[in-house]
Amino acid sequence: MFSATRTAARTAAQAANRRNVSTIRETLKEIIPERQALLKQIKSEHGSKTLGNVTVEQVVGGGRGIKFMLWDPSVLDAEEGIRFWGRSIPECQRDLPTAPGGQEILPEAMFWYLLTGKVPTAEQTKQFQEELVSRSELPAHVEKVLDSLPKTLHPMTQFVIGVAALNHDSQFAARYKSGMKKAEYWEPALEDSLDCVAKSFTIAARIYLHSYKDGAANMAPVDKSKDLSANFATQIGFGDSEGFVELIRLYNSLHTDHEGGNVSAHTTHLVGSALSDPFLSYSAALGGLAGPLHGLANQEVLRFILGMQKELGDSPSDEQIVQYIWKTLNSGQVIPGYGHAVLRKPDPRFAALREFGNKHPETANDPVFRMVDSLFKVAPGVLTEHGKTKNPFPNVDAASGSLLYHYGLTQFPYYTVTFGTSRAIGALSQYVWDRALGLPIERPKSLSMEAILKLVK
Ligand SMILES: CC(=O)SCCNC(=O)CCNC(=O)[C@H](O)C(C)(C)COP(=O)(O)OP(=O)(O)OC[C@H]1O[C@@H](n2cnc3c(N)ncnc32)[C@H](O)[C@@H]1OP(=O)(O)O
Ligand SMILES: O=C([O-])CC(=O)C(=O)O
Repeated sequence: MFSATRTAARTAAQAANRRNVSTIRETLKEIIPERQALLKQIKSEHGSKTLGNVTVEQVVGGGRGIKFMLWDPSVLDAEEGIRFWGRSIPECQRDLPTAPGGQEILPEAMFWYLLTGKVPTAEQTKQFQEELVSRSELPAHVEKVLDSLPKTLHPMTQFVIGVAALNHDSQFAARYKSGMKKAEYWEPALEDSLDCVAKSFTIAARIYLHSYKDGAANMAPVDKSKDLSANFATQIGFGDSEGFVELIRLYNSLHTDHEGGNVSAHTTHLVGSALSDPFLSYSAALGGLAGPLHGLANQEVLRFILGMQKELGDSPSDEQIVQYIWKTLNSGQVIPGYGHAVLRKPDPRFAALREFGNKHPETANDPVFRMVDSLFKVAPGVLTEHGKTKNPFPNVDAASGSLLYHYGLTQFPYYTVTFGTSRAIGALSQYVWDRALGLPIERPKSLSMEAILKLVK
């Protein structure tokens, strides 16, 4: 299976060459020396300059605000939100290719863009999509492992296991073992990263069928003429819904990257710095994404909204929602989908998903989606009055689940898996650059309380 996947990928790349379209490898090969030179210049000209002091509060407060990591594909501004290689979300929506006849960014185009910093042409997007789809079949041992897991095992745990098991065929690990030179690291890192992203979509589909349907034995084969999102939608049984396919494209483009400090991206970077291959690095990241303060919040949002709907009905008044929020806060729980470690304004990813919901007539009037909107109207005021959170506004998780729910993907413990297919795209783009730039093993200094006291006295 492994060599079949490689052959298919090679065939797709050869077809691209015949069409005279530069492949992702050729494009990166051109860009990497420029970026290596820029890093060398930054180190030699500015290496001894400081980027800020570190306070004791930051050390015991989750490293908030410490400028600590090199991360190129995206940078987060607390007020404005995320920019991908300098482009805001609306600018990406304006500039990046969509599927033929579609309106939403293709995740494949976003992947190319995050890897290279350059907007792919429609032809480059098409051949990159073909290459990724040709890599999306799973090795037999991974199918076997996934199908043998208890159906009741949380979908994210299944995802961690499935992605880790891909490491069996890692080109990076095999080449490292046979003495690969450091300058070559990025090439198998890219190969594995492309495989990891493509196969993550298939693992995700398989987990859905295993956990919620009759199993994956009759899973639809990959259609090489379609994109990853359309294939995923078909495999889980929603391929006929144009709205759902477009939502999956948007969802997978928006959740890709949120600079380097978030738990899942940072984990990929940290584990990768030990030269663990992309599969092991991203599998570790999925464990972090599965935490309720991070990616799992989108499952928690749906649980919260449905609980509210059950208690208050489909059209509660603002006052009823306010009381419901206070009840939650007073019982010591967080309002899922609200607050953020860095952002201090509503998340532009939330805005993009809300816009999607409002522009499609079928979702615009959905009671669960309307509930998300009603919550958005009053929750920031209540959280401000509550006075604890530094950011009373919604994050991306506040809206995403309600849209999946509308289209019939109602098994909300599964929602973080769709987040995970997307985050692989961003986190592994930087993984490739980490190897291309030859970044060292990550090893910041830790301090005991006694050591802190000694330093501050
Ligand atoms: C894709 C993503 O990962 S986006 C984030 C998804 N997570 C969620 O939506 C879960 C709900 N939100 C939260 O728990 C937090 O806002 C986090 C984890 C996102 C950020 O945490 P922090 O940076 O520590 O937030 P902040 O500094 O504002 O926290 C201060 C206090 O406000 C509380 N707080 C923060 N957000 C909320 C919230 N949504 N509801 C209630 N209380 C909150 C914190 O728990 C903390 O209380 P404590 O002092 O008793 O520990
Ligand atoms: O940036 C963060 O800490 C959390 C977040 O929104 C993400 O990872 O998408």
